[in-house]
Amino acid sequence: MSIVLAGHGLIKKYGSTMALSGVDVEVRERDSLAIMGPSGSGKSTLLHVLAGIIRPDGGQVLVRDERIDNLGENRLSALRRKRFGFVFQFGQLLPELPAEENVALPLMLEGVPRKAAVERARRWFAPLGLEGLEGRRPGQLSGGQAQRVAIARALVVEPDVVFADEPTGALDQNTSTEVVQLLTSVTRSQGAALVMVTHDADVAAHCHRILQVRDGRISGHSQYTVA
Ligand SMILES: Nc1ncnc2c1ncn2[C@@H]1O[C@H](COP(=O)(O)OP(=O)(O)OP(=O)(O)O)[C@@H](O)[C@H]1O
Repeated sequence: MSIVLAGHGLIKKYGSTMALSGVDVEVRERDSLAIMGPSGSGKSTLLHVLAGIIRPDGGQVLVRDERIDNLGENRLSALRRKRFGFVFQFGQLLPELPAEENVALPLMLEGVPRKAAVERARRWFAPLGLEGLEGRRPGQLSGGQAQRVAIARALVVEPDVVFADEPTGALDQNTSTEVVQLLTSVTRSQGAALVMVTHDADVAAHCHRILQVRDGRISGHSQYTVA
């Protein structure tokens, strides 16, 4: 499998705080990588740097061999919209839009007409166990359903990489297991890679690999066999 995403020698400083002190990471197609570590260790910074949201102070980020950390803001945000999907702790769905339009939104931002975008968005509802909920607004969904809508929204552009920052952080244990199972399996079957920050070892165990971060450095790397 080829490498879709790589970070080489990543450095990020906030004043005198070294949030990342030279991190190397490679992610292959269909790979899933969980980033774990204590609070303040640099997990979110690493995810945001890999996702082109924060620029590193040193090192390089490559997407399929194309360096992205030095792209201009417009090209970088276009690349993020096309090649990456995002799932956050709180789905960040737009409350006034029905679920299907929330999922269709990234396509509409890319210029796909509304009707065609909603049609493509609807295809994601069955694989994510959301049939019948297309017209519900986020306030009418459970936390787990809302996160599944957020997963559909992340996948609708058929991204190379899905980035998830504590995607189960606001869910109870059972719902969390359901959501991470869907997130990892649907992402993989779609052919995308997954990079996920989590503090929950049960959630991380659904990923192929776990990267331990401590004080801005990789302190451990484990390989899991996922059933
Ligand atoms: N915008 C910022 N300005 C200043 N310092 C920051 C900023 N963002 C992060 N930091 C610092 O960088 C370090 C790494 O933060 P980061 O958020 O990446 O850690 P984390 O492992 O994701 O933590 P948590 O598990 O608590 O979310 C911390 O010391 C944090 O205080």
